[in-house]
Amino acid sequence: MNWDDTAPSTDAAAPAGPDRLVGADADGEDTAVEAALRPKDLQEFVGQERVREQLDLVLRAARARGATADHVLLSGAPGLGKTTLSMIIAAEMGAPIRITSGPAIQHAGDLAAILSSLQEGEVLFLDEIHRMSRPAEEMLYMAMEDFRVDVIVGKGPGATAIPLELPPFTLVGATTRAGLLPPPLRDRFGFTAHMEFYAPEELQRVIHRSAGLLDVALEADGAAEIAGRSRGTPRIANRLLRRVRDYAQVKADGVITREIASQALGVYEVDARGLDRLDRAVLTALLKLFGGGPVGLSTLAVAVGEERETVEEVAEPFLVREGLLARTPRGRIATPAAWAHLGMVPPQHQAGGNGQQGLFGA
Ligand SMILES: Nc1ncnc2c1ncn2[C@@H]1O[C@H](COP(=O)(O)OP(=O)(O)OP(=O)(O)O)[C@@H](O)[C@H]1O
Repeated sequence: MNWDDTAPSTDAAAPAGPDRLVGADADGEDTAVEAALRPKDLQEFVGQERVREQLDLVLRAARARGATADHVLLSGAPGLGKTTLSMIIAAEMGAPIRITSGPAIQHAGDLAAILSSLQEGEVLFLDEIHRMSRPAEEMLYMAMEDFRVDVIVGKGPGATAIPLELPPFTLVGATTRAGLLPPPLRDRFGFTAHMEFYAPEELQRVIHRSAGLLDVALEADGAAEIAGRSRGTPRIANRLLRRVRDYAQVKADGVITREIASQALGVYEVDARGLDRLDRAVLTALLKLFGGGPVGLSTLAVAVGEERETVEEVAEPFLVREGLLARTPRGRIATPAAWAHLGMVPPQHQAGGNGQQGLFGA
């Protein structure tokens, strides 16, 4: 059985949804603080060992040849460090960086204007590259390969293509959905890196580093507590750290211990595994009202009083990733881990009755 056949491709595809402390997209406060927390070079960048090692080789080799680095494609969920890494690439190459995004480039002319104003060796960071318009994408093919674009002047039969030479540049494309990129675009990147979710130990290092920069007193156990609730994502880890810091200042002596972190995140309704109120509402309805499923998505959404899309795209991806919920052709079902997480015991007859025994064992 394909358990995930009704799934959208990644969490990353999710709409922003309700404002959530554990949402992976940047909010206003993140945007303001993140600049100060970004690692400045590959040494400071925590985790992603394989990506770092490979990228280090690519950049060193280019530097040794005195050449511009190959184009780089970074894929992975929001908040894992793609923007940070693009800035590091520019810094390591001693090059300036220009930042834009796919949705901002609707016409080929928009892209031509950016490309033609690049300096030699400049890094162009193109976030959400999968959301660029088709004509712009086609212009990018030639720009990446030949450092040249054809600017079309006029319309209809009288239109002429004026070739425009570009200085060599490095394109760093970022996408949450590498599978959506057309192969001709993907093939034009010399180096492709997939960023994984971070292990709790790595997040602890991110949190310690950020605490140092923010001048927050943090005990090792406190960092571990925050890391365990950060859903594998540095952006969320940094955000939870800031909320726990507030609590520690107001309710205690400012020092973040395990107990303080746990109390603070309890106030914000982020549980020990990083689930928030919405996630738990979905799981609770699935277990209490539908005996663990299977239940259709629309029914589940009505039961929690949310839109179908909110349940499917905001809550479910993390629950699936955590192995708490499975999507099957017959509907959503809770896994044994979901019962355990909410401290409930599955009703005996459900195990055979809804097929969970066959799927999950006794
Ligand atoms: N490996 C890391 N080490 C330390 N901090 C990190 C790391 N990765 C990300 N961060 C921090 O997490 C925050 C989010 O990172 P960043 O903006 O680079 O993510 P992103 O993948 O580009 O997200 P989006 O796709 O939403 O733009 C930043 O504050 C950054 O400093």
